[in-house]
Amino acid sequence: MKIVLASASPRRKQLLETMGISFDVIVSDVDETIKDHSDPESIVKELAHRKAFAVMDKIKAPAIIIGADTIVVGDNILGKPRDDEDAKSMLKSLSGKTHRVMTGVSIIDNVNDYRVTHCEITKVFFKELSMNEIDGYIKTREHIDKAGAYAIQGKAALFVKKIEGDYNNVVGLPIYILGELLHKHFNLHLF
Ligand SMILES: Cc1cn([C@H]2C[C@H](O)[C@@H](COP(=O)(O)OP(=O)(O)OP(=O)(O)O)O2)c(=O)[nH]c1=O
Repeated sequence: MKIVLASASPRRKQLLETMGISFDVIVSDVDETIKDHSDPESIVKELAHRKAFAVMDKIKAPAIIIGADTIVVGDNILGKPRDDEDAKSMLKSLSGKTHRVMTGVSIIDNVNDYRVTHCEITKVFFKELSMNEIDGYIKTREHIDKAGAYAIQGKAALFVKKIEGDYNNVVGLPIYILGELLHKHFNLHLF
């Protein structure tokens, strides 16, 4: 059975490669606007599902399609920063506090239309950030295209005191739970 990753994220592609399975990447444009009053878990699950579902339409062959979406939940729900100012205010809001990184994962089997959706949560504990650290971080340009305006896999590792949960989930794909779901629900043998 063909496996398709419905994501343009190079991080997700790299993480899925660590599972040692072969897969194709097919991306589709989806509308990522959401209702303001939705709870964060429903938002990431809905967006992950939209991404997988949009790609399902493009595939004729039998396939398992995987979509994902990551947000950072602190005082507010944070997606990707619009610009440098937005990134700075996101980092200020995360400074000295604990936030949750949520990744929604949606898996669809297009043969029988069987679907599984999951939201994985990792707690991230940030140190208190000085203006010098925030400005210096923005100069690295790492914040671009990252939920919450930081990359734990990059220099922002210097801001993270500890985490609780799956590290890979913060980077964009919760490999442990994805493996469990593919095995249990889609009978995929990873070993
Ligand atoms: C918090 C955090 C997020 N991120 C990334 C993971 C995601 O790629 C990105 C959140 O954006 P998403 O909208 O989840 O995904 P994407 O637009 O990159 O890819 P696609 O929609 O095509 O699947 O933030 C990191 O790389 N490191 C981090 O520490």
